[in-house]
Amino acid sequence: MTSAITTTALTKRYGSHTAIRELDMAVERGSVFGLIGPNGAGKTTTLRLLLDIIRPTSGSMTVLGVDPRAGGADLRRRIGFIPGELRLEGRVKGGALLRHLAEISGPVAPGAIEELAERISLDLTRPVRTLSKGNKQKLGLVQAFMHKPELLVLDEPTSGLDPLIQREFLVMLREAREAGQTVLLSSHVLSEVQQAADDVAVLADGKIVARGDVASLRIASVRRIRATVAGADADTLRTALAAVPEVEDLDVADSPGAADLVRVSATAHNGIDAVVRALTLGEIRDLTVEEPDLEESVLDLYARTEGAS
Ligand SMILES: Nc1ncnc2c1ncn2[C@@H]1O[C@H](COP(=O)(O)OP(=O)(O)OP(=O)(O)O)[C@@H](O)[C@H]1O
Repeated sequence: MTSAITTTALTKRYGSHTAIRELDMAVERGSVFGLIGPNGAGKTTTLRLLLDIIRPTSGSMTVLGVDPRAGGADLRRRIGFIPGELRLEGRVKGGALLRHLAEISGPVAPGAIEELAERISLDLTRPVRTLSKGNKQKLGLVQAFMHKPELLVLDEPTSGLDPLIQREFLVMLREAREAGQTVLLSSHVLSEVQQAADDVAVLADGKIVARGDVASLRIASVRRIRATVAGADADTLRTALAAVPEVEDLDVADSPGAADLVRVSATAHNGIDAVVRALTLGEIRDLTVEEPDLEESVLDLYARTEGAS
């Protein structure tokens, strides 16, 4: 497999602050690569380095086989980019802006802009300055995808988009991969990366703290579980749950409203399977497994990685 992106000991300092330190990363061609991490981890800095918007303090990188510093307009034409913060002002209408960008970014198939706009419900006839944050983001999506670039570099692409459009975006990512395009997707939304990415790197404090495929990383292993259980008493359930390894914040109590029901809440640090099994001592009437908090998951992972090394 050849790489669409490689970085070697890539480092970026802002004064005395190191935003990215000694980053080694490889993104395979034709894959969707998720870069995930809490706010300030260094995701945007990494993407801006790859696009030659900012320059590294040290280290090297290749993007589609060339050094981004030397790639110039030719390289940029092969990339579709959504910046984290999209600033769109002016009276120009969305459609006109996209057609103008299409002339710069190079060949866009006839009708491609309109087709993409329709898929994500973007009105091309409105002046861009009147568009809401979400609609500006849609414009960003269309301009990144419209010329079917070899590489898509997407910084928090779904911020401000409603769930229906987010779903359509995931379909667009799948289609891009099927067409052989490479996607680098930065996000702090764990579920989005889980659904879309083949490989993931977890960034924290400018360093990759874990990498691999989503399942093997177990970045989703911290889950908050709430359940209502019938037909089992609170003491029995509490004992069974307390025996499950790596369960914390356990709270088991009779439901105030209904004599037969027990309410359970717990944080599982090692997957939910054992917790759910313990709950089946009774009849599970209600079960909520919350999206893991990324910050917490990354810290958890950090602790495990540090502990292992
Ligand atoms: N121009 C700059 N000058 C000084 N510090 C900066 C600059 N840009 C970024 N930083 C710092 O570098 C670190 C990494 O920032 P970066 O924007 O890359 O993080 P991020 O992972 O994209 O976070 P977010 O999800 O909040 O966008 C942060 O501590 C940030 O404050």
